[in-house]
Amino acid sequence: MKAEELLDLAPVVPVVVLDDPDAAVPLARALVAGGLPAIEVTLRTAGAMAAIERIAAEVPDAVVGAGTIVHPEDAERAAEAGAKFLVSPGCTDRLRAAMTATALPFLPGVSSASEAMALLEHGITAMKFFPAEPAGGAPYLKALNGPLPQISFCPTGGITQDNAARYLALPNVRCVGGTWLTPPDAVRNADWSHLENLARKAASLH
Ligand SMILES: O=C(O)C(=O)C[C@H](O)[C@H](O)COP(=O)(O)O
Repeated sequence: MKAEELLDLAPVVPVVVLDDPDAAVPLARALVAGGLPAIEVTLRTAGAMAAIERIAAEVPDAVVGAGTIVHPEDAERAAEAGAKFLVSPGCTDRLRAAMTATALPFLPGVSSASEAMALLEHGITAMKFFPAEPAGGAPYLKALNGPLPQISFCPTGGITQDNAARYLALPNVRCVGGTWLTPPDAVRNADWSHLENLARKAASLH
């Protein structure tokens, strides 16, 4: 899969911060059932790699990725755990090289024209725009599309069911990401039908 194809799997990529790897499989099943197959599990918790492994092994319809790839060595570890894509909040030369070496599709994070252009020099045309709302939101991305129409973005950071459509209306946005699909209370209470409903609403965005 190419990074561009990843962006077209669904209008929303749930960003998941998971403390309990035992919750990973029912959580992923609920999101997939609601129509959101691409799921980003952030490497911010001790159980994140285990969660990725379980989703990859037990939820065949999910396309599970690893987010918050900050250290170059995380890229290979995530690939070994079964991640199908990688996402980072920003990018460095070492991180780009490490993500490229996995041969997985990846979305490096950028928040400026210069950062996007540095990646473009390496042939990368699909990126995460992070943190989307604080960095200038939909108007900023709209402005980037003038000089850089060849780049597609997945904005993430401050996006909700209520403002997602503003981004999705832009020609250079193919999907958005966010944590609103997995409210911590609902995950703690194993309220999987709530997650499925949130996913279904998000999947109907366009
Ligand atoms: O660290 C990363 O690589 C991330 O994935 C950052 C997340 O995309 C944002 O933290 C999303 O957070 P919300 O604003 O709650 O939707």
